[in-house]
Amino acid sequence: MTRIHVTDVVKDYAIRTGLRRTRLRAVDHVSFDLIPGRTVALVGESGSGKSTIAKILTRMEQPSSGTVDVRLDDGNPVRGSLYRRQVQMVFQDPFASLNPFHSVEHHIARPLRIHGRTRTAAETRERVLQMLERVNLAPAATVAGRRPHELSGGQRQRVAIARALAPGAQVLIADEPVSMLDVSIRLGVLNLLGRLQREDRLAVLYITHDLATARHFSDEIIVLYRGRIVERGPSDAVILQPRHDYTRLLAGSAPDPERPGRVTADAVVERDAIDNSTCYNHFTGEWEQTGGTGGSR
Ligand SMILES: Nc1ncnc2c1ncn2[C@@H]1O[C@H](COP(=O)(O)OP(=O)(O)OP(=O)(O)O)[C@@H](O)[C@H]1O
Repeated sequence: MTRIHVTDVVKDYAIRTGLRRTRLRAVDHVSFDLIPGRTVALVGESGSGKSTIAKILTRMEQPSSGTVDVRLDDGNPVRGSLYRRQVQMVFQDPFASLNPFHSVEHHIARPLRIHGRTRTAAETRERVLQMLERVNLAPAATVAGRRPHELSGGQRQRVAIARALAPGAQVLIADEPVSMLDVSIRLGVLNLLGRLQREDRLAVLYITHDLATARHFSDEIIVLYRGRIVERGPSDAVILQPRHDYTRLLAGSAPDPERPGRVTADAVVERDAIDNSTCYNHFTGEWEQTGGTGGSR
């Protein structure tokens, strides 16, 4: 099995404000591990750096500093084509992530062939049908011949999940996988991800702004605010006893006005007043400093 160790990752983007070129720190000294059979939820509002972390893990972006170390159980590093096979992503938008000109079969057969999972056309076809059945798309032979526009959003997302698993994924990065789906079918897709995770002992990073599903579908929650981790711990602890003002805000409960140096209930409405220089770690029961010498944005 494969595990990922993210250590002290920073991502800066060069941006232009007016005539000035400046730097925007999207991810600020973030560390966490993804291990087989466990789901970590990365929670935060828009702009907190969640997608940037997903892009770094799937090598669409390079970190400005820090390391992403991917290793097999025996300690050997996972690189190159093995990395591309084993670390897969499910995107937010099932309408944009599938090619409208290709059949469902093509979408799943392609990674099977490219990554050498099947040898003959017959074997590929059989595997495609098996994958469709695994994601509860039936009848598989009919669905295989369909094009994306003939499917509902939920069905498309199931195809995207089958496509991600086809190369032999061991690590799944699910970036807001249900936020664009009808509320009524979200649970079904999340339950499917949960079942596949258990069956294949996948290491899953579940990116969401929804604390309720984060609690239900993950073992650990990491709360991200302005690129920094401000709270982390077992899912129940983070949700039931949130300690950081930002987590409390997300959870809809008032911050603790008694805590020195923290914002008051009134001020918390002003997001900018929230301090992200400390992180509450439920695993150690301690407050830790966040960020490095580079400062935050
Ligand atoms: N290519 C880029 N160039 C410049 N800035 C970027 C780039 N990509 C992201 N950012 C900025 O980095 C910050 C973090 O963005 P990111 O997309 O990672 O946040 P997010 O938490 O995933 O938000 P969302 O839920 O809206 O996707 C934002 O301020 C964003 O504007």
